[in-house]
Amino acid sequence: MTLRFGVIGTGAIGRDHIRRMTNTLSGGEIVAVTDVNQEAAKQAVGQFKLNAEIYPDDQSLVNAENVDAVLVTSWGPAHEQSVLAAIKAGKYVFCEKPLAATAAGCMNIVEAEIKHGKRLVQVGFMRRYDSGYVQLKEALDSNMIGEPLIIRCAHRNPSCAETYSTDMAVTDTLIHEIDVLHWLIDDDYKSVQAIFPKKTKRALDHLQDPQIFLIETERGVHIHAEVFVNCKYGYDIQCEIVGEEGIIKLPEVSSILIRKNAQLSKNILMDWKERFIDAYDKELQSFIDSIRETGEPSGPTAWDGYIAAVTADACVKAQKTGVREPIALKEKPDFYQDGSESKR
Ligand SMILES: NC(=O)C1=CN([C@@H]2O[C@H](COP(=O)(O)OP(=O)(O)OC[C@H]3O[C@@H](n4cnc5c(N)ncnc54)[C@H](O)[C@@H]3O)[C@@H](O)[C@H]2O)C=CC1
Ligand SMILES: O=C1[C@@H](O)[C@H](O)[C@@H](O)[C@H](O)[C@H]1O
Repeated sequence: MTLRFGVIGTGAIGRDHIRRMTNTLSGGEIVAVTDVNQEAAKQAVGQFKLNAEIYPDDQSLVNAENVDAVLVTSWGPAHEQSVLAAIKAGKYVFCEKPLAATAAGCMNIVEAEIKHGKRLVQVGFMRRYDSGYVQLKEALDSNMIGEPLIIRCAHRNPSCAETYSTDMAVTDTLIHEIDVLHWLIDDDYKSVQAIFPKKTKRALDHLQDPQIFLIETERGVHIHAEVFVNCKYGYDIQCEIVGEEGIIKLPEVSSILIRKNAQLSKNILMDWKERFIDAYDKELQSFIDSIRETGEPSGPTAWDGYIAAVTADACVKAQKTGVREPIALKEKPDFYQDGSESKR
């Protein structure tokens, strides 16, 4: 059975997912698209020569009879409405981060999914499918370095849009570390403090860049997470975990060694799309395969989306107060106990 997808939002990542669904993955096809900018939807259909209907809005697309699953790749604040509509219609839904713009919105989705009685939702936290992070997870799960104690990580972009604001360093960027780190060490976050170091001359007046987040987990692991979105030199993701018996580090992206002009060098990527291209392929292929094989998605859950939203709220509050802020999650419902962030 081919899974027939409707896409809500045909911007940058919407088109990237349409491309991989059409040219790279198997078992899925795009049969419907919509965008508030209808011209963008038409362009996407033309660009990828899709045999797909263009719908005027998310509701009509979700309710189309030939749509089995929905890809939500619109702006963050629009996600909740589309995901809730998909659940109401009993359709599978792959939603790019954030699951919803607020923790309350994520909880609405969690409650709707529980009421439906079966998992329908997967959140686009693709780093869990990146081979480097998977290797870190395997090392931790096999107790290779003993108990994790300290994590140092960095999320660096060469530059950002003028509209990128200080809180987006959390909601748009750090959100990936927030998701992947608690999954890696199988721990819950307890508190966070935000620190603003000297600002780069490349950041516009309204933006604090870089930023540092000091996060503590329930088991006492200390995380030092840097977000630097005008670092100029490249798109660079770093993660090092210090354990009782040793240290593990995310591998560098594979690149040829260049000997030239008396220098030995390697290239650094400039674009997130290339850095995580395999992870995006794997997360969507896994979404398709698990639904076809088991009738439910197996990747990051709506509860993971809720954890990320609560943690992001605390990080944004910490940016404003300058003091350590608590991160308080509700109790995890039984429905999600066997979810993708299962215990080590
Ligand atoms: N997992 C990842 O690494 C990434 C995730 N994202 C997430 O994907 C989402 C989209 O990001 P981009 O593609 O970069 O943004 P974008 O601005 O390029 O595209 C968003 C598109 O959604 C459309 N749109 C907005 N509201 C809509 C609505 N209510 N109904 C239908 N269409 C609507 C816009 O017209 C636009 O074409 C964001 O939530 C972003 O955080 C984006 C980049 C990478
Ligand atoms: O999700 C993403 C973007 O929205 C965000 O702006 C980038 O900082 C991230 O690295 C990318 O993965």
